[in-house]
Amino acid sequence: MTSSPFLTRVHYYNSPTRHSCAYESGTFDSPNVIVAIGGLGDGPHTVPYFRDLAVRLDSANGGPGYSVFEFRLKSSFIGFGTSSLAEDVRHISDLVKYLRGIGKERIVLLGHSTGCQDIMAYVNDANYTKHGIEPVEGFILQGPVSDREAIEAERKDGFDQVVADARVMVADGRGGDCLPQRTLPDMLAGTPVSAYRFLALATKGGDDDYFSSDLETSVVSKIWSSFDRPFLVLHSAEDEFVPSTIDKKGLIEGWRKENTLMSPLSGLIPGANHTVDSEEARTRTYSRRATVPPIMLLFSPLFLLAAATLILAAGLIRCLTSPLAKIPGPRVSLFTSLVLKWNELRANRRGYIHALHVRYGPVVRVSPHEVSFTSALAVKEIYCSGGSGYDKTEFYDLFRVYGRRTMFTTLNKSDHSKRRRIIADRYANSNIMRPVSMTGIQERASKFITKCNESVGQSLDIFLCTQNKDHEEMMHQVASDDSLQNRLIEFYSPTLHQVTAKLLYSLAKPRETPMADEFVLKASGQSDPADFTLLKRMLEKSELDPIDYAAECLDHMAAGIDTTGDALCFLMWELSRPGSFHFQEKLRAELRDRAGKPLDQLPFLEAVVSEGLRYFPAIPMSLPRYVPHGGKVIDGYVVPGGTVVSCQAYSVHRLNEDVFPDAERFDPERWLEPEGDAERRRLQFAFASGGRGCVGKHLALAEMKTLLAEVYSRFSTTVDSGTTVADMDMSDQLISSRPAGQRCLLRFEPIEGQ
Ligand code: HEM
Repeated sequence: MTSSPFLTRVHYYNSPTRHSCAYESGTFDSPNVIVAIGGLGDGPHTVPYFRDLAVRLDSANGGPGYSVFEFRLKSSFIGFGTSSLAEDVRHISDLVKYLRGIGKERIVLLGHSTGCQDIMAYVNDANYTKHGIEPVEGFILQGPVSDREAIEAERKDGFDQVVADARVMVADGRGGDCLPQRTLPDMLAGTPVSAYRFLALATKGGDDDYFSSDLETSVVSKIWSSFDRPFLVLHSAEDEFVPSTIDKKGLIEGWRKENTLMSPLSGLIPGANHTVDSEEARTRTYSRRATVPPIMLLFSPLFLLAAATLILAAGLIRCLTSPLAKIPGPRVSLFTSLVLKWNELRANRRGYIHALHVRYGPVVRVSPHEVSFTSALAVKEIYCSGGSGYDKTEFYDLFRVYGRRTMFTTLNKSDHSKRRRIIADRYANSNIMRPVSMTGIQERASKFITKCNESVGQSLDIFLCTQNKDHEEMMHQVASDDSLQNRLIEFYSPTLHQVTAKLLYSLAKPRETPMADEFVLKASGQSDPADFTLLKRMLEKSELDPIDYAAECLDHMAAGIDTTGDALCFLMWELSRPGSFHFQEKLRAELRDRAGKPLDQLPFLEAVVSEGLRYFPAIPMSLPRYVPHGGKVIDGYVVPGGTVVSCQAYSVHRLNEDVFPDAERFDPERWLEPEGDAERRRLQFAFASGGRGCVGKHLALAEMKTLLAEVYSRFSTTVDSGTTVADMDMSDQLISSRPAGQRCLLRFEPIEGQ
């Protein structure tokens, strides 16, 4: 089969390896992908079983529906001698980024031979953070052979001298120069090999030395504990590159002890050589790993019972001994996340978590892998440590636009900071305060005032209210979409989502914003946009493609509409209630007495906005982050690496009574008290905190203050009887909340003399 012709689809993508591209075989349109990485001397299509795997995984052949990608790295073929693992990692990550961009969802890296070393470097902590490596869903290591031990097995005379020479060359800054061919071990001969790569491959502690049998326990522990995703390790039982004195099975067992994420199917492939050439060995491996348990066993009730009991017992033990067992929370959250998910589907995640905090205190376990916090200490640790806090979780994949990651949806720090450095300038306070921006804000506020004037004697729905009919429809699509359940099911269970897609479509539609898409795609296609725009800045400072520009713009449009609009809507509703009339009066008096003063010199207006954002934060829900490898102590609790942790503004603002006394009362006056000012500001979490906090904060504040000043210097407002308190309950979306009734009817009464 391996010599017969086969179909492959060629993908050109932005690779640092010149003229490189990736080749896809198998189920082309599947969201599931295996990226296959060969060993020393390999390149695309040199490892025959990769192709075989693609055929077996193809849904057309009854497989689970994966495609297999092979590609050329700089280290492919004879390039390995002058390349490095670090370089490979960056190239693999570039391919993974490309695959994410074309909508691939589940990406597994499969390393064969030194491809396994590439994987080890990929999961290595330092590389993730330093180079902004794109995470994947899992790893398979086949033939994790120690190059050092293979080289030592055929050790030639003069080996120590080559090592010594290579060390001198590296120390002299000539690590990139190649060693004389005649000095190289047979395994490497025929390939130019630099001094640096030689040491990496052939010496203890070299970059590639991950799998040797003589590594110290602490080194082994460090290496294998760095996996934070599931991984499978398969050694070939008859691997010709592993000296016969080495106990391959024992090695795998030792590695398994270091990380519970290693698949239980890890082990030896019976009868297999290094490249698994035997058809029989492949079939056995494939059927064990992809279709276990054997079909006959499935029919045995005894087997089923035993398996279910074992799984249940193992699960129970794991939950009960989990470090999160010590964290307060409902017992059920130790075993399952179903209660949390059920509340999410009912648009009540925030409400559910808040109730847990009220009951259990500032630290609560909300699911077996997730903890929520409310203290200032936790906010600082999770969102500000190291500048921008911990990395975001895959939850943010739900917000990807056109399959692309925007500044908001980048997960790791380095990708994020690159994008943020370009974009932040547009939203700096000095830019927002420039006449060109303020005039735009003022114009939109004036249009709103026209609407208020037109509504006098009737009610006006301020939940969605713009001057332009087309804009109104477009904004409506963005702000009122009902895709919550559809998107949650797609996130938690892509298979269920696929199977029930048609049914779901009629019950809970996917997010569809065709008017906004058209608007943004058209606008972002401009070659010479206005100077002050985000698009202009991106065109000047980045080399993204037009879809990325469009995705970033649409993201900002949605961020601006959903948030500032909802915050104003809730705040004006609260000010219009009888219990808040005196705040309206006080605000009006300040606007009258200090007419003509800049808006940032109006303390009561400032206090009203701050209290509005405290009481009704437009993004009141959890902002999930991963605890970094090695774990952290947060608010006095030890939390293991990989745990999802978060704070939700709603609870942070209402459960710190020492800073916000009588927190359930709407009271702008609290912000005028000089005492406790610093503590209040520290706990103001409406715009989040740290380097990933809201980039549009100054714009949002300018818009809110301008609109409130325009409205309350001209009108008094009351709630129309058509809007009830229940209409204004918070209905939780993914991270934002909106009025449950999706409307807010107010009545505008002109002030005498206006
Ligand atoms: C009252 C209004 C607003 C509130 C309460 C708000 C709140 C927030 C919060 C809490 C975050 C952090 C989200 C997270 O970590 O998951 C955020 C991020 C962001 N916001 Fe806002 N926002 C508002 C207005 C705006 C406006 C007007 C824009 C721009 C037009 C904007 C653009 C963004 C962007 C691009 C991010 C991502 C920042 C990053 O990841 O570096 N926001 N916002």
